[in-house]
Amino acid sequence: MTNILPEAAVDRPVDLSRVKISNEVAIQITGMNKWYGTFHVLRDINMTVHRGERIVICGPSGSGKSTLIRCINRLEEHQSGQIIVDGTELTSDLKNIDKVRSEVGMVFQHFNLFPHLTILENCTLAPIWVRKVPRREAEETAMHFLEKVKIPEQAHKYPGQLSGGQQQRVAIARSLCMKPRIMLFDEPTSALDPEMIKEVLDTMIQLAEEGMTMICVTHEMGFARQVANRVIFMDQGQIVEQNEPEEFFRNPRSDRTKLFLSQILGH
Ligand SMILES: Nc1ncnc2c1ncn2[C@@H]1O[C@H](COP(=O)(O)OP(=O)(O)OP(=O)(O)O)[C@@H](O)[C@H]1O
Repeated sequence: MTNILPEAAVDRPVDLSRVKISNEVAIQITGMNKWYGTFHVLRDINMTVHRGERIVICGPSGSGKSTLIRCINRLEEHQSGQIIVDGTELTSDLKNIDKVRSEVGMVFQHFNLFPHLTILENCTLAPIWVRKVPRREAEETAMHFLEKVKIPEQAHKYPGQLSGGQQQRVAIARSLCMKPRIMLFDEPTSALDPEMIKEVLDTMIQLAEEGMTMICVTHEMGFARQVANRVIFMDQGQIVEQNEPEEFFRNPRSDRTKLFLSQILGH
């Protein structure tokens, strides 16, 4: 579901001056196509993401944004072309899937926390069972990241006792507990009440300031302006154009991008 908001509620100075975008390639996608049955949902996608980049993907509902990022951590399978994540090619035999999944964290629109587990247990589950981290160490790491997202006092509560914004911050902390090198965000604020959007964006900004490689599907254009180093516009399964935010918003090249921006920014 698309929930389009005109501008993000980012209300603090964003300091990305220390973040260097390296020459190292984090994700390389070449000539990638995907079909759902006979529906050609992603068409000849070519995309290179360098370490430290903060990419925002925007575009109309149904343009394939979620499908694209779900292909990057292999929640969806592509049918042709190549996806290389951190030097590992994603193949249909799922040979390297655990390695890729542990390097790529994902935060969804709906937080997908386990309702019957406490916040701390949600955060330690995968490190203990997938990574075989000793419980005490996993709990220390979880507390570290719960402090980072500013809710350590909620550790022993259940998801249902937290606000939507708090639950989404737990989802981010839970991903970070797996020590990912890349974070994917799929409309992380679009299920939230407006007053909670800011706290989640603030957590994402903090990650960006620390140099995390990020791909964010979002309609938060204020976030895109202030945090992204590149904005990608998709329509009908294709990357239509991409540019630095200032140029992207000031001088969109294609008519489809102009129309999209005029609709969401109202000018
Ligand atoms: N599992 C599926 N099976 C068949 N079609 C699907 C499936 N998932 C998505 N689609 C279709 O693929 C297209 C792209 O969907 P996708 O969710 O990637 O778009 P999106 O750009 O993220 O949209 P939104 O902004 O509304 O979330 C849509 O037409 C959608 O209906």
